Amino acid sequence: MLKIKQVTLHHITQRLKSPFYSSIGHVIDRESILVELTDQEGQTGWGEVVAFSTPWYTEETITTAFHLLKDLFIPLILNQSIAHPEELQQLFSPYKRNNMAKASIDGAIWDLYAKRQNVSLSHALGGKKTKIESGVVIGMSSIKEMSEQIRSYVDEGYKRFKVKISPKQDISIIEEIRRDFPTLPLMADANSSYTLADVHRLKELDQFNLMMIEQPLAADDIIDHAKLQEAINTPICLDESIITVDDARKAIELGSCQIINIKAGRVGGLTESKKIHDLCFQHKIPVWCGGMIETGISRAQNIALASLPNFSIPGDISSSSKYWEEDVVSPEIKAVSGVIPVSQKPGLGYEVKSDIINKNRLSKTVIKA
Ligand SMILES: O=C(O)CCC(=O)c1ccccc1C(=O)O
Ligand SMILES: [Mg+2]
Repeated sequence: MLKIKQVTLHHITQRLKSPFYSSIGHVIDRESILVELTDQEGQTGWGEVVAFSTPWYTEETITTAFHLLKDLFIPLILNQSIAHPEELQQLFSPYKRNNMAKASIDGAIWDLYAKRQNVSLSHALGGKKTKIESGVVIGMSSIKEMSEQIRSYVDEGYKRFKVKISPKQDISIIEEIRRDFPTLPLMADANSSYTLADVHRLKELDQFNLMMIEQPLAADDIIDHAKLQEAINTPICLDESIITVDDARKAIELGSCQIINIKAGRVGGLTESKKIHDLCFQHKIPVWCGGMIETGISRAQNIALASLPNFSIPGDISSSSKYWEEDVVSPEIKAVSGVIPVSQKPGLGYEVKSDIINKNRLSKTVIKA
C-alpha cells in the first residue's frame, strides 16, 4: 500500500535546439511541470505535464495544469492508501477532463508503484518487448530543409518518418519527398487542418503510398472521419479525437480510422492508454506511441508503454538529442539504428538529473500531507 506524503512540482523551461512548427502551433521554449511524488518510505516517482504554454494542441496549458494539480488533484491523493495505480481513475472521477494534469500524477504513481515492486515500468504495465522501434517527426519548414533533415534522420536509422502537412503545404512536399525517397516509411500529420470539403485533395495523397494520414479532420468529428476513410485508401490514424477508451470504441465501430496514436497525456495516463491498447488489440487496430516534444521523463514512460505488444508501428519516440541540449534523465535516451532498448531497471529505469532541473527551473512548489 503506498501513501503519498509529499509532492514537488518543478516548473521548468528549456529552449528547443530548433523551433518546431506544425499547421496549428509552434514551440520555441518548452515549458514543463515535472511532478515528483514521495511516499511514506521516502521513495520517489516522477511524472510530467505535457501540456503546452498555450492551448493550441488541446485546451490545457501549463498554467491550468498547475492550478488543477495544486488546488485539486494533489490534495485528493495526499495520504490516500493506494494499492494499485488503476485506483487513480476512481479518485479523479469527480473531476472532468484535464487529462494532461491527471496523467502527470498517473505516470508518477506508476513509476513509484513499479519501483516499490522492484520491477520495470514496462513489466508493471505488462510489456514484453525488450526493445522498441523509433520514428521521428519533421516539423514544417522549406521543402529543401525538410529533405535535408529526412536525409540525416535516414542516416541515423530511424524506422518511420512523419511530416506535418496542411492544405497550404501537402501534395507538393510529399511529391518532392517521394522523389528523393521512393520507399521511405512515410506518413503525414495534418493536426485537423482539413474538412470534408477537401476530400479530393486528400484523395490525391493516395498515390504516394503513405503509411497513414494522422488526424486530417476536426478533433470532435469521428463521423466525418468515417466518411473520409470510405473515400480514400490511405489509412486514417486518429490522434486528437481519441481522449478515452470509449472514443476509441466509437471510432472503431464507425470505421473512422484504421490506426490509433496513443499519448498518455492526452488520454489521462497510462491506465487509460493500456485500456485503449487492449481494445485496439481485440479489434486488430494497430497503435503507436505519439510524442509531445517532451523531456526524458515522459520519453522513458513512452518507451515502457510502447513495449506492449500491439504497439506494432514505430512511435514518435526519438532520441533526447533531437530536441534537447541536455535532457533531464541519465543516461540520455538514444535510438541506435532506430532502436531503443526497454529499460529493465525498476520504474522508469532512468536517473532524474536534479542539476539540469535546477538550472532550468522557473519555480518549485512543495506540497506536504
Ligand atoms: O516529436 C514529438 O515529440 C512529437 C511531434 C508531434 O507531432 C506533435 C508535437 C506536439 C503536439 C502534437 C504533435 C502531434 O503528434 O500531433
Ligand atoms: Mg498528431
